[in-house]
Amino acid sequence: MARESNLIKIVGKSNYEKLRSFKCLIVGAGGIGCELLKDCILMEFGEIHIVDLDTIDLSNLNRQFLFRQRDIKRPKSTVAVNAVQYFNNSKLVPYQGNVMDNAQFPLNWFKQFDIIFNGLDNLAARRYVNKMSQFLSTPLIESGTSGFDGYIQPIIPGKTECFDCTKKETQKTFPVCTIRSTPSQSIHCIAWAKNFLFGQLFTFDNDSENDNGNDWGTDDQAEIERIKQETGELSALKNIITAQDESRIEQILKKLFVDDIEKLLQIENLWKTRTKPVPLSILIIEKALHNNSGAHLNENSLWTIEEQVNKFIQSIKSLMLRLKKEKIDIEFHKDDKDTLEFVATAANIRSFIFNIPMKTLFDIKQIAGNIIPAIATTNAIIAGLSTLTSLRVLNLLCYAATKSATDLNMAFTAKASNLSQDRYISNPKLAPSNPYCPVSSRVNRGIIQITEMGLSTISLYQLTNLLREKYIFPEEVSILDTSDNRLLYDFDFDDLEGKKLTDLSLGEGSVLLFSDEEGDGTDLKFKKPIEFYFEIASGPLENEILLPQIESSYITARRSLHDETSEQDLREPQDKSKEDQTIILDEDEETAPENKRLKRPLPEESADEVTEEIRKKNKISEPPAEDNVIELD
Ligand SMILES: Nc1ncnc2c1ncn2[C@@H]1O[C@H](COP(=O)(O)OP(=O)(O)OP(=O)(O)O)[C@@H](O)[C@H]1O
Ligand SMILES: [Zn+2]
Repeated sequence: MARESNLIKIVGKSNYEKLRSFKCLIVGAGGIGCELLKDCILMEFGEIHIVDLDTIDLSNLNRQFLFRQRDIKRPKSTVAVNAVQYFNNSKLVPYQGNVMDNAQFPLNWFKQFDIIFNGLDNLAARRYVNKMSQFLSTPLIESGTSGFDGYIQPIIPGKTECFDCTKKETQKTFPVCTIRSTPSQSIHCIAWAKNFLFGQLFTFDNDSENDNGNDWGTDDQAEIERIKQETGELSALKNIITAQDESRIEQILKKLFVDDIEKLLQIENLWKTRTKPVPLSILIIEKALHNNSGAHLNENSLWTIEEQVNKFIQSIKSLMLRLKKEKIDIEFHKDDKDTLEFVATAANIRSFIFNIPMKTLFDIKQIAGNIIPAIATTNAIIAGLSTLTSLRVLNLLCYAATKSATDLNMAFTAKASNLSQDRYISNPKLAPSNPYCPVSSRVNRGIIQITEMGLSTISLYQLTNLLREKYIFPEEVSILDTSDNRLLYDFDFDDLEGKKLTDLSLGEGSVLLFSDEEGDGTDLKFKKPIEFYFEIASGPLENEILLPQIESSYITARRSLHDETSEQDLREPQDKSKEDQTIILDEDEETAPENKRLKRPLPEESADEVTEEIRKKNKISEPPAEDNVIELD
């Protein structure tokens, strides 16, 4: 077969045999996953297993090329495998299920694979697979795309950065004060127009949810009072809308874009370090009110401020009419021309006032609709890079032997990397593991073998003592069940001590974090925490439990026990703005990282700072975060 002889030319006869004996796992059979499956087949891996929890949607068909109209509602993994049969020379095994379901996919199941490819679209699953790869020291090739951008990151456990070594952008929320008083980016104005103004004017039940909480993102009382007052004032505008009183549209414009801005300007504190907004000129408003041309404007060109105001007026008129006719709430939808034009022009007029560049209707549609189009070509490129890189990860290229894991390369689109502005892909060397990463560095790992009998006879107290003795931990320890961040035991919480492990719902797939709570006086030296995976033993065990051999080591924290700041940084590297979040732009929330629970005072440098150092050394920038709204797929 031509494919075979070509592969032999690339990797050599004996490495080709190895390739034929390797088993790979593809997680996700979506945009990247379909490409990965095709590529792994062309590479002739011996076995290819593919997992996806989902069924096929109409919207998948434009890029998930293994699926057809007739496949809609059928499981992605099995359809993908059926679709490739005619050019397949590997053993293919599809699974429909959530890769995080440890009943269907226990650690033992992951053990069979020589390499794992991620084709996922969410952080929780990526983190989980990353952890499994760390538990088993199985290489993982992580990847993602967003529009024309994408990245691949080979992860060699114990040697290179893991998925959790760097901070991931998940910001989807902004403080109320930024949205309502001090916008500085166009996204803030879009959020104001879409999430606040639109709801206030065109829905009936609009007790502003944002005003009910007390988390304003500011302590300035004058600012808070003004925000509350403004919400109240909007109900007067709502009356104009419901009365369908076109003659008073001028009032709406003056209130939103002149009077409210003048009131904000009176809160002097706000403008000490910021550029002051400039209320919209009355002249512009009046001109727009008298110019009812309704000219067609191109959604890809940037409209003048006069055109924005004019379109704003037209969209209010249409929406007024609809509200009167339909008598039900109007919902924002990116494909609903009136609602989109209202939001886009309101956002742009506000941007103009706050000296922020305006955007085209098309751009605002993408942002307000939270869409970055998934592009088949990007997925194909990224999956291609993943599979090609796997040859080096598995050390199958004689002419490019991998002597050390940090010889390997990651790849980013040029936009995501500052290495080069004039080429599409940059491929810097992998960085070593971040020494402060709670997943790859600041924890030891092992597998506890236990029998069913052991689970029902061993108490938490006995387990704690066994662990303490075996790994020579001090008196004060804590045990957390990391699957749900449940504290099972610590020095001032021993209520569960007497319970048997089954009573605590521990069993196959449970992951426990065992930590030293004591520290060594002023040095703050701690036993490195150990993360244990529970595996049901296949045969009988002496004492019903077998603890793994783990070389015990210490970690040192250089900060005072009372200073929790840096600990916070490392445990929750996600999103500082969550502290004062209030406006939700996208409810498709990512779950919090699992590694929240290290009760350890942390070192001087936070994970981010260290990573930043490593990145600087390697001249790598963070992968792109488009307007902070959209995740990489
Ligand atoms: N925990 C998980 N276990 C198994 N498969 C998962 C898990 N999380 C996500 N996936 C799968 O990963 C794939 C990601 O593919 P992709 O980014 O193309 O998303 P999609 O859902 O197909 O497309 P879109 O989100 O654009 O509609 C999806 O098919 C999704 O079902
Ligand atoms: Zn890490």
